[in-house]
Amino acid sequence: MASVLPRMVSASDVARVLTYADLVPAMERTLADFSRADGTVVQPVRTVIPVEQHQGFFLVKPGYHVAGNTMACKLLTLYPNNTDRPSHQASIVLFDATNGSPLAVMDGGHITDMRTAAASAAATKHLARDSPRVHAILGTGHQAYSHFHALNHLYKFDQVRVWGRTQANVQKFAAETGATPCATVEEAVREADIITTVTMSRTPVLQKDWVKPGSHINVVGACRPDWQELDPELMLSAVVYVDSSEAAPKESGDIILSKAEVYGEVGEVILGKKEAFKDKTTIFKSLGLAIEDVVSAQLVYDKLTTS
Ligand SMILES: NC(=O)C1=CN([C@@H]2O[C@H](COP(=O)(O)OP(=O)(O)OC[C@H]3O[C@@H](n4cnc5c(N)ncnc54)[C@H](O)[C@@H]3O)[C@@H](O)[C@H]2O)C=CC1
Ligand SMILES: O=C([O-])C1=[NH+]CCC1
Repeated sequence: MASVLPRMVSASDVARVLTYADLVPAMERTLADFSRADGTVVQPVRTVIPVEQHQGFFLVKPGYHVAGNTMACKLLTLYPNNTDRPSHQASIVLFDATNGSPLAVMDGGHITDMRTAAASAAATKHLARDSPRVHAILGTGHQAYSHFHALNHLYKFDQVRVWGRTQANVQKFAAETGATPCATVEEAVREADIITTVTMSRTPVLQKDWVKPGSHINVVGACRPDWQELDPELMLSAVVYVDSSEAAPKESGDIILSKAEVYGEVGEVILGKKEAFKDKTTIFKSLGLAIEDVVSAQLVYDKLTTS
């Protein structure tokens, strides 16, 4: 048989078919499958090449979901200083696990935005107290928007607040989403039940004293071993959950620099192997799993080929 040419899938194709109604339960199952640690998921810790000459990073993220018979590799660049294009740009190559043929090359930007937020939503569902009223979002970029929508898919908040470094972006986000704009982090997180940090900061933006005890925090930024979003005292005072306990001590500056203990993977909580300490302050330190991209890409492919 001749070699197979993969289908090209654009960002608008992805946006047309991918929904949080599908993705949140899919990411909940994927986090759990990853934590089964029984060979259901095969995924090494990602490779990260610093592109020092241009202050960027090149990330290679392969994964194989055995039970789902699907595999893919996401190639992602992280250029924090980009101003004329997104800081994160990605392509995902999806393969047929049965015969190794490439099925599709997909734009990975929108998938990254949505699957990250869907994973945070799944973690929040298992770690936050019931009926949260206030969600505070720190950051106004791509992930801020996707987390706004993914968490709104799960909960009916009384108020969503937003803070960012640049007030013009805070106002824009507020006008586009209906969130309440805040001038300071402290104002945004005061009495919040759920806090989501989605900044590109390398130093802590969220201090322990501002956080209501018993709240749940999704820590989505700071994916480098020397980057932090949270005050180390806050890390040390909370129960810390991660997506991958193999990756966290290698990649998360919030964990490495605070020396906070990782209690377990959120997937272990979903599987009932670890407790959800909802009476305490809980942190979900998200670094992003390749298998989240694999499952999301297969979902997109299945929708496009059956619609
Ligand atoms: N855990 C995961 O799976 C993923 C994590 N991320 C991370 O989430 C974060 C947000 O990503 P995007 O929204 O795509 O990026 P973006 O570039 O669209 O937005 C970044 C936001 O951070 C703000 N920011 C930059 N420097 C800051 C500082 N020093 N203090 C406070 N705010 C600052 C910017 O003003 C902007 O609002 C990044 O750290 C990114 O690496 C992104 C994708 C997946
Ligand atoms: O999983 C992912 O795609 C990323 N995690 C941190 C930056 C991008």
